[in-house]
Amino acid sequence: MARVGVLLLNLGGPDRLEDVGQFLFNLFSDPEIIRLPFPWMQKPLAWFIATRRAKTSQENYKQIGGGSPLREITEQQAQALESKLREAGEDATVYVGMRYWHPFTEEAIAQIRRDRVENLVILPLYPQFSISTSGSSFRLLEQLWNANPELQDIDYTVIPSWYKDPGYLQAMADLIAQKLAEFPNPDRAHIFFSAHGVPLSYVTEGGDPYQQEIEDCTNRIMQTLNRPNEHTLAYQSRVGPVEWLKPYTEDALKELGEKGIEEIVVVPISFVSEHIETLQEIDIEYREIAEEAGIGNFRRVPALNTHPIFINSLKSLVVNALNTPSRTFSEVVRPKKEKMKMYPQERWEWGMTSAAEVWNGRLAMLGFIALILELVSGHGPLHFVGLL
Ligand SMILES: C=CC1=C(C)c2cc3[nH]c(cc4nc(cc5[nH]c(cc1n2)c(C)c5CCC(=O)O)C(CCC(=O)O)=C4C)c(C)c3C=C
Ligand SMILES: [Fe+2]
Repeated sequence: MARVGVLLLNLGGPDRLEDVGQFLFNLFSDPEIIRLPFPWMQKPLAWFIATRRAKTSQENYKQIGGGSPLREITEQQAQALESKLREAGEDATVYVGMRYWHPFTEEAIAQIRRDRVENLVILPLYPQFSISTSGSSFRLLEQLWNANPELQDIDYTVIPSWYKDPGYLQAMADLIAQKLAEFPNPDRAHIFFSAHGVPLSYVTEGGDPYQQEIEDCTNRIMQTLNRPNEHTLAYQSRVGPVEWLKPYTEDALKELGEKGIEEIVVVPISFVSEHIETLQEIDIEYREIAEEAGIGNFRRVPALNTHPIFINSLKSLVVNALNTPSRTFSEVVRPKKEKMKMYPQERWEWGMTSAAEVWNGRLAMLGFIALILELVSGHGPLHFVGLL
């Protein structure tokens, strides 16, 4: 029998406050998060943004106990999935590969090689595909595969997104129904789906299917729930000066407050584990905004974590993937010409396009960083990139 492995992909989060700066540096060094025309610009800019953001980010992690719970929860999910697979007669080992923190994807792949895995299912813990999340991990894996001839022996298959899975939809609907039952009049509570945002240009210029998948997912959860409640979809966690997917969560909450809505149940929709954006951003920041807007009864649906129906649905995804033809990184990262997942910054048009505006802003910022560096250190930017 072939040795089977499952690689769960996730973003990762800093375990301790001291890790926040390095975690942010890793995140902003990723060209799928910020893509620059000259690769040598990536690290200095990542360092600059990470340094500027570290303090605020640390304050937020402090409010949720001093670190991200993501590693612990993802490891629990891996264990639960491994047990479920074994119960189903599938002798598989489940590995965790994080994009920006330990255990890194590279560490997981090294272990997979040591364990001589022959059949590998690659399953991102993001129900919907985005070039900034699953896409980034697939690109990294593609690079590892190209660089390591020994990996060619592994027969792998990739699950690009899986939000349509009936078990996932059922688990989400169950959690929402349980939370609605806490309201005095459950049918009156407004269901507020809050998805993690991405810059608008990822969708409009880069062809990221993320927004369409989020909208479809929301509709499917509402159908599965089969209740009369009103609902709204909004996007949270915006970073930086460019426009992101709208409506922004904070604006949508204020609007609902102005309409006289007093009871809402918030559903985090783009992530399956508790993390800083549920525990801090929704539970603390958005709650405050909602209460100021007159929404007195604000409740949040917990993340799926190790919900048994959810773990069972992951098991079914893995079993189905083992029984279907393999799908490669190049198929999911660059699927079909007409559906090209091109990155916003890869497609260039002349004129005052939004891409040009973004670039003008970035170049101005780089000029500003160069000026500050030179004033502080007495050396120009070429010194820092090793050219002087
Ligand atoms: C589906 C989920 C996510 C998408 C899409 C996504 C895109 C995205 N994120 C940033 C910037 C940051 N993300 C940060 C942390 C973070 N993001 C996600 C999920 C998605 N990100 C997770 C699960 C986490 C980790 C949370 C944890 O518990 O540690 C951070 C760091 C935290 C902070 O300082 O706010 C940043 C920054 C961008 C720019 C982006 C799309 C381009
Ligand atoms: Fe993020």
